[in-house]
Amino acid sequence: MNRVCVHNHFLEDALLTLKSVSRHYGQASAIDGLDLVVPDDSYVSLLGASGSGKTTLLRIIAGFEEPDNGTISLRGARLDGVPPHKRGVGFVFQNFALFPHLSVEDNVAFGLRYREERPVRDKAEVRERVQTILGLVGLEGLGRRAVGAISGGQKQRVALARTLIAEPKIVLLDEPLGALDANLRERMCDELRAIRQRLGISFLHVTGSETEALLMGDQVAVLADGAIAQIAPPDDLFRSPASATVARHLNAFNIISGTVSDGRLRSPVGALALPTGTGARNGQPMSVALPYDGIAVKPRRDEASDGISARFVTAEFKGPSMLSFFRAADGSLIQSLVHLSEPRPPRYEPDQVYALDFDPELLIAFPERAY
Ligand SMILES: Nc1ncnc2c1ncn2[C@@H]1O[C@H](COP(=O)(O)OP(=O)(O)OP(=O)(O)O)[C@@H](O)[C@H]1O
Repeated sequence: MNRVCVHNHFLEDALLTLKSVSRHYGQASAIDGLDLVVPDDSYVSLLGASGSGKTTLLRIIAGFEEPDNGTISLRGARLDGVPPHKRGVGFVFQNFALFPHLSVEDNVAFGLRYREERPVRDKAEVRERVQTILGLVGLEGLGRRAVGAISGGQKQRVALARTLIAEPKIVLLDEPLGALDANLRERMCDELRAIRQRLGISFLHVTGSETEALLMGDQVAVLADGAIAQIAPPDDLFRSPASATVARHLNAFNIISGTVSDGRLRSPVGALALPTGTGARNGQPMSVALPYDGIAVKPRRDEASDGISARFVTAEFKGPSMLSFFRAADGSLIQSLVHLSEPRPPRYEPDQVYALDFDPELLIAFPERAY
């Protein structure tokens, strides 16, 4: 049995394993010494900013591109050099890449009829398999429809069905919800998870949205600087982000950097008390992650006191919570999130200076300066 240790979780069954994978374009490296394990029967989200190499990584796994270095294996068998259609890897493209002149059925059947390996020519078999898979993705009764005459969400399901019919061991989804509107996106999130669970195969879903990544993934892998900065279940990622970079990707923390002096963090936004047990030396660079929802906004304190003073800029509603933006003296933005369980949301005066208080024990400290 293939036992792989990822951040203290022992994965009995590693399905996809990438080791030291790199891909350069000229001088620039898109992927740089990346290690990743996707377990069997799992949903892994890969969260990365625009240009972080998400698509490049999927293309390498699918075999549309070869890495410059490193190895990729599926259940222990090397994939390097294996052509895409022989890898057992399915790919759902962001724009769905359907054949516009074919019906839903024919789009889905295409992968079976024309594949190089074991093409299925028997019409009855093709029909039966297509119907089964259409049922699985919730497209019963729509088989004869032209793909031009179905909704965005239905197109997404056709794209998924076309991939699933080839019985891949793993499905790569490249920003699969990006083309859908917000309501549909939420519904498809649930559907994707349910479909994957029914099939018991693994999905690797790349996205630039932390909400989507955290909602979907049993494990969330954060891609930064061409490598996986951390892979962990969503709640672990929140509770203990491995670095300031990971915390920044979660879009739930203000990241403040500075230098330790007399047990405090001297930073451009003010001098901050550090959590106990940080063990920081004078002069040591340090960053802290301050949760958006850990801030109490108070009237301005006296100038000499510690902490953060900042001017209110604007607020926006995010469902049942309100996100407020404050600008500190050095120009940096500090965000504060209030859950609107109280009858009246707080009101702040534009351009007014407020004290942003917090319990220092809420800070997560990293012995590094974040950029
Ligand atoms: N064919 C190519 N030639 C040169 N540079 C490339 C090529 N493909 C990608 N890159 C570069 O590699 C980096 C990673 O690109 P990639 O498309 O993988 O990022 P991404 O995370 O998918 O971005 P996005 O979310 O914006 O689609 C980028 O800096 C990009 O400009």
